[in-house]
Amino acid sequence: MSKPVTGDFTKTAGWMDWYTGPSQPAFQLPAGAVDAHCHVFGPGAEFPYAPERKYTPCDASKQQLYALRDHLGFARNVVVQATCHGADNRAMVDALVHSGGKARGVATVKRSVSDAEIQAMHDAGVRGVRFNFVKRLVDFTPKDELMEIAARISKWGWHVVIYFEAVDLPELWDFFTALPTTVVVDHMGRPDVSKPVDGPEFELFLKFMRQHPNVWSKVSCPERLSVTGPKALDGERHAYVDVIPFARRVVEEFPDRVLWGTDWPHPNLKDHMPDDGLLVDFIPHIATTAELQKKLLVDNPMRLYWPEESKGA
Ligand SMILES: O=C(O)/C=C(\CC(=O)C(=O)O)C(=O)O
Repeated sequence: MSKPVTGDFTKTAGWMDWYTGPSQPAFQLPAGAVDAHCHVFGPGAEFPYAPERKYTPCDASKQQLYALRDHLGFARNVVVQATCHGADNRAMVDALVHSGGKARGVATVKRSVSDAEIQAMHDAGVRGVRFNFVKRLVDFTPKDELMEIAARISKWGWHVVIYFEAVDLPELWDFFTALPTTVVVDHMGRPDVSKPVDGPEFELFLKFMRQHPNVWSKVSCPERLSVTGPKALDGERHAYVDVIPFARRVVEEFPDRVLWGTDWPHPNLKDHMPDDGLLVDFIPHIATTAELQKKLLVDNPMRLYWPEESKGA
């Protein structure tokens, strides 16, 4: 892959660029696998970063994303609007439009978005909006505004992606459970994996999924959640062992409501940048049979993002 470029903007101090030269995964992805959580950044010279952003990344272009897709063996991508672009979805939409139908997207919108703008994004391949509650990433948006957006986008059959920290789930519960759409949780609601997998905090998350069949989860980002490692670097094919029991629990209890993604280009990692090939090798540790792997990587994302192609899977 080509090297990351900084472009016109000055990166946040300590910013870690994505890993160049990812290894070939040992795990062979099933045919038609979807990387259901990844981002593009800029390039800033073409698609400037938002004035209200909380971080300034290196550029990560659509060409680089699609080169990674091909290298790892994925067939498709779901490109999620990154907060460094605010509610300006042009970079994400441009990536969809130039994917040859192999990418769908999740946008960030404000209350002021028009029906014509929603329709144009739909035509480009957007199928959801993201509500971010991680305080270091975004300023607070009132819940009545978000609920109004959810009601509007539901008319296009879109879903809502939510990103929050585990400690905030009790406070957000009533809002989340009132959402009228399919709801997809990013990274299992960011559990503290140093706590027990059968402890009250993760049990609340499982209860959230159990009681609400419209709630799905991405079992992604072990590199963000892990405390013990080992890191997916230097050929390590058994990385992030402390995250495995959490992700495996979700995959096994809710096999038809889980998604997986690389999270490339891995915004805001502070400790290390994973080798994305080794990250793919994490998958068989959490989805341990061919049947679970196919649901996680093919059937579920196809049902949510390409329902017109999904044969009742
Ligand atoms: O990429 C992710 O999923 C996680 C992020 C970044 C993010 O959400 C964003 O910029 O939109 C994080 O924890 O910093």
